Amino acid sequence: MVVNLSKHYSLLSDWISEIRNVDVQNDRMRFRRNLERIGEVAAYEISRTLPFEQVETQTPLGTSNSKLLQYQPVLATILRAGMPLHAGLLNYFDKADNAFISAYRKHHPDGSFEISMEYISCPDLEDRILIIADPMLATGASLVKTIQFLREEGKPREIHIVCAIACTVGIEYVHRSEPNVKIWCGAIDEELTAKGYIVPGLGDAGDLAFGSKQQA
Ligand SMILES: O=P(O)(O)OC[C@H]1O[C@H](OP(=O)(O)OP(=O)(O)O)[C@H](O)[C@@H]1O
Ligand SMILES: O=c1cc[nH]c(=O)[nH]1
Ligand SMILES: [Mg+2]
Repeated sequence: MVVNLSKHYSLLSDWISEIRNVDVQNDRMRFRRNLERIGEVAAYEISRTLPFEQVETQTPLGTSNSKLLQYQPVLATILRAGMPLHAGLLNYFDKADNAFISAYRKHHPDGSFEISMEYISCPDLEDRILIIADPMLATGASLVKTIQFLREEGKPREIHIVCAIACTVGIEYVHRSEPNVKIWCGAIDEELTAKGYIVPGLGDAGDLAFGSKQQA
C-alpha cells in the first residue's frame, strides 16, 4: 500500500517544493528542516493507523479518559540522508526505540553501483512496529536490502517506510520483494535516470543535507 501525503494539498506541498527548488534547496539548514517537517507530518499520519489504549489520567481537577499509543515503534534510518527525516519522526514518536543502518551506493568505474551495507545498530525487532526513514526511494535497492538486513534482528509486526520522494519503479520493486510494507511518501515521481536518480526529484539528498562526499 502507498500513501501519497501530497494527494490533498497542505503545507507539506510547500516543503516538497522547497526541497526540489534549485533556488532554495542549497540552504542546507532549510533543506534539513524541511525533511524533518515531512518526517513530523508522516509520524502524525502513521500514528492515526496505530492502536491506542484507554487510560485514566489524573488532572488537578479530576480524572480524564485518555488514549495512549499502545506500542512504541522502532524508528530506523539509513545513513546518511535519512537522518533529518528520522529526526522529524523522533520529534513526534519521542519515546521510540531507534535503529541505524549504513547503506550507500558503491560506484563502479562503468557507472553502475551496488548497495554497500556495513553497520547496523538495532534493538530486538520481534513483534515491533518498524518505521524506516529514507528521503529518496529511487530504484528501491537500498530499502529492500535494508529490510532484509533488519529482518535478522526479529520479525516486526508491521513495517512502514517514510520517504520524501518516491519513484514508481522503486515503489514497485519494494512491493515485489516486500508486499506487506506500507509506503508513506511526500510525492511520487515517474522517471529514473540511467544512474538511478529520480526525475524531477531533487538531486542528491545526502549532499544537499550534509555536503558532497568523496565517491565511494
Ligand atoms: O532507492 P535507491 O536506488 O537504493 O536509492 C536511494 C538511496 O540513495 C540515497 O542514499 P545515497 O546512496 O546517496 O547515500 P547518502 O545518504 O550517503 O548520500 C538515499 O538516501 C537512499 O538511501
Ligand atoms: O534521486 C536520487 C536518488 C538517490 N538518491 C538521491 O539522493 N537522489
Ligand atoms: Mg547521496
